[in-house]
Amino acid sequence: MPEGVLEIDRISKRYGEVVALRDMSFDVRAGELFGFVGSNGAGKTTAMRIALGVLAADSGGVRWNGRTVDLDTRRRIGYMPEERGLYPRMKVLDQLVYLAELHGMGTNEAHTSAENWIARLGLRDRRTDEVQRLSLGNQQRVQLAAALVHEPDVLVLDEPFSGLDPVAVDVMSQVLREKASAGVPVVFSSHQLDLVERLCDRVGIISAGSMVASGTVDELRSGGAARLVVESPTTEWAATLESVRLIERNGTRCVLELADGTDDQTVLHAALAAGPVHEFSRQRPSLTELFRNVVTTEGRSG
Ligand SMILES: Nc1ncnc2c1ncn2[C@@H]1O[C@H](COP(=O)(O)OP(=O)(O)OP(=O)(O)O)[C@@H](O)[C@H]1O
Repeated sequence: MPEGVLEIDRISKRYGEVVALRDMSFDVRAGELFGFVGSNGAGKTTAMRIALGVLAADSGGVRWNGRTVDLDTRRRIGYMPEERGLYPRMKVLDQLVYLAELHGMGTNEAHTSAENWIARLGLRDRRTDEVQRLSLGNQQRVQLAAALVHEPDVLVLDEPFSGLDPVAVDVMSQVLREKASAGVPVVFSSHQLDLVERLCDRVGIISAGSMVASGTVDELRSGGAARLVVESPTTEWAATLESVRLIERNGTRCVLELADGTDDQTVLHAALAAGPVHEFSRQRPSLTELFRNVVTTEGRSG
């Protein structure tokens, strides 16, 4: 396995009767942002906690640089837990210095790093405030600083974007991009699919504890049935083609789904035979549509 890869290898986990994860595998490579998406209860937090080593899998393993994650490697991971985990009465700066030292940094280095992240995340005015006095969004910025302050080699973030204002979303996105560009594998979960689509190099969609689709956004979007957008005065011609299904009609514009192997030129000829064609283009599903399709299909089969 190449340097800098976080490998999640066939992990399974049950909580009593509840199967939270079944044989889930994925890799996060050095320098990439991996988005982890799935419905509520799909198993994202469980997978991330196992990746970090704070929860044991029933079977399967997690490796970093080809080695099983142990106490030493765990210190090199930056983690942002979903339930957050700051000391409410501790001041922002003190808290970050303390956490950096806990991860092995010397006092001076810890101070420099804490001040650096405080400035970077727009917390300068709040550095001597107790965490509990901060707004939820600012607490979240501190939580991100806490995950970053020891300059980790891997970043695992559970819903880092939830509840952030648009400026904080931009700052968070930039920081994660920079970390990835510096060679850090970054994995984060989110329900904000437009953001995941924009930001991530690869995406994993999980449903009921299994990885049901993964790849680059482009790969995922180019899979599935082909769709065409056609603008022409009528759409009746479409009903004459067996391999075409009318998905949506809006005035003179319609969306058609093509059965596997259908030649789009056959469709174009049929449309032209019925009248002028003003638009004829491929439609690629958004990540949100893909997610809905995958999750609904899995729900039906499971
Ligand atoms: N400590 C626990 N005890 C019992 N069941 C649990 C526990 N933690 C999680 N579960 C169950 O395991 C499944 C996966 O939960 P998990 O929190 O990993 O999902 P998630 O994808 O992170 O959900 P969300 O998007 O809502 O945060 C759910 O059915 C959940 O109810």
